[in-house]
Amino acid sequence: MNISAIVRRHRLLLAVGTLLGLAGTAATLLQPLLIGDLIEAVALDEPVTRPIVLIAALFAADALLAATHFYLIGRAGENIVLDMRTTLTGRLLHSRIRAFNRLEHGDVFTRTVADTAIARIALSSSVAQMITAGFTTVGCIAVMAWLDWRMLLVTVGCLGTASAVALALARAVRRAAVTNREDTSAYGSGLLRVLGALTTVKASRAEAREAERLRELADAARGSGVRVTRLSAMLMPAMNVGTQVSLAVVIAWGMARTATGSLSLEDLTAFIMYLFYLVSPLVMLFMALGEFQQGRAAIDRVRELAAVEQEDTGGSVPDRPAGSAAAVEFDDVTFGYPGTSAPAVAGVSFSLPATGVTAIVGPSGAGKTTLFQLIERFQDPDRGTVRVLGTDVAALPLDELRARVALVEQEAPLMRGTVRENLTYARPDATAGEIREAVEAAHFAEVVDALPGGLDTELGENGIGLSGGQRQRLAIARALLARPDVLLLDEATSNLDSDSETALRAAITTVGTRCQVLTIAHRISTVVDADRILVLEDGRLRAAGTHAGLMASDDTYRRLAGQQLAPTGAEPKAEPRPKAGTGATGTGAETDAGRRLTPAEAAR
Ligand SMILES: Nc1ncnc2c1ncn2[C@@H]1O[C@H](COP(=O)(O)OP(=O)(O)OP(=O)(O)O)[C@@H](O)[C@H]1O
Repeated sequence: MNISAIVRRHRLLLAVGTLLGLAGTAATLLQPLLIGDLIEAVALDEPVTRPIVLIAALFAADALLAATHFYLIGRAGENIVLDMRTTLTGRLLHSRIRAFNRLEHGDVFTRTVADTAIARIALSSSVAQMITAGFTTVGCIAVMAWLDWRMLLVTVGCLGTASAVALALARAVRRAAVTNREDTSAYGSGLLRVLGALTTVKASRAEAREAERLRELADAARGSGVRVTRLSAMLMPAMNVGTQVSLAVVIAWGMARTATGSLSLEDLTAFIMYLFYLVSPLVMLFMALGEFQQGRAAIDRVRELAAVEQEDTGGSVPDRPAGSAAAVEFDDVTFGYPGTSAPAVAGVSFSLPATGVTAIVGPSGAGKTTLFQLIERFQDPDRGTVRVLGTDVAALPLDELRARVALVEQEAPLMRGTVRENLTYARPDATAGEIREAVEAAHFAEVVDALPGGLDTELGENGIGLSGGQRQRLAIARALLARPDVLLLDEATSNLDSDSETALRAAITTVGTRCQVLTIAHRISTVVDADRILVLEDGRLRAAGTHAGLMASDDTYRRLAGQQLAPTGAEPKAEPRPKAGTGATGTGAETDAGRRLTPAEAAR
């Protein structure tokens, strides 16, 4: 992210705000001189109306300029933070899945929300403050030198020492503040981790353990926060001591000189007023410097997050290929996750027609999900080509690819909102007729009709209020509304009740007449019904065919089919790993791990 380009975009507001601040400072600097004139006029018994009117006008101008300066700089800061957050969210939403998955969500949240706010202060008010406070400091020193350079030397000596101490403190504040940001971020990440798995935490009776871990993280943040406060608390007194010492010296020495007549009373009064004026901009200068340093650390963190690897959205929209093109085609595809030795998918080739149901089966870790990742281009193959409707997915713009390929995940995440809002998420403009048609095709209509508010029923976070099977059918209906050419379905592994299972099976069959349904099958019913079955093992396509054909020819398939048909009432094992020793030559339909296929199933 180009932060300086963002700041440049708002340079007009920043420049006008800073100029007004400088004008306000000039008005402040003139006040003691005019008050000196007033004292002189009173002493000489001259008319005082002019100096009083001038002083009043200067006060009013000062107030107006300060308020406008504050407003304009604040507004520029908000504009800058908006630009930073918009750029960041855009980059996060377009990040590559594999890069995003490496990020800690709590940290992403802290960088996007809190660090951008700190960067805003550094880029707007701190810079403006440094300019105006620097100007005031230089202005004060110039006028004081003009009034009495010897007393200025005393003042600079005392305040200079105090400033050196304050500068060292400001540096220490910055270091402590950076640690505090990291500690706060760690607490945020810890909290999100626990809240994201609250059910598991409760089921594992880990509440007390997690509470203690979070308390430790919060305590670390408290510790570094207290350190920031302790150091900041010493900043002001350090300057105060410097001011008090220089004030005492200036008053004592100044009064002695007024008595001898070598210094006028009005010059001494003006000098003392400038001395007071000098302290607050000096403190402001150090504070602004500290904030700017903190902001720089925050900007670095924001920049780091913005550098997250982006999806390559390139490619040109090709003409829709002729209907004869395969819906999905893998041509000798090999892919391995970075940092792993064995490829997750190795030399896989297959071709699927425009319609029908294809089931992918295989033991856990066989590479089933990876096939989906390659089709959706969440990952790019190391070798070989993946084609959708005849076009290499690498050449398709991502938007076009994902319009053609719909994905229904195993957990089928739903958003808080109504059933209708969830259904039309990918097609907000869908008509009532289209919604009804999709709902019926997904065999979800009877569920909607039974809901108290129908399509307008509110669902909780993650679609609470619907069963796992109902959630998946809703997600299928949602995918259908986008009229995909390919539907990728990661079947729910949860133990669906028989009604839900029958409905899901019917939905898959219906959808298979409209497009190609590629389903990671966790239940034998889908496999039995599928037009074709791909058997994966260790990333390789081991066999392909129909249920009956594979039952006759493939040992692994026979073993998987046998294991997946658990005895009635038992939890079906969704993705069993082959047992040591049984390997590819398992005992198949006769396995003792599950019941035998029914004759009807086996015959299909
Ligand atoms: N993000 C990842 N980083 C590294 N390795 C991964 C990653 N995701 C999967 N793998 C590895 O790739 C291989 C294939 O995984 P994949 O998830 O495709 O298998 P699967 O057949 O879908 O398994 P399951 O049915 O258990 O979900 C496995 O060995 C797995 O450990």
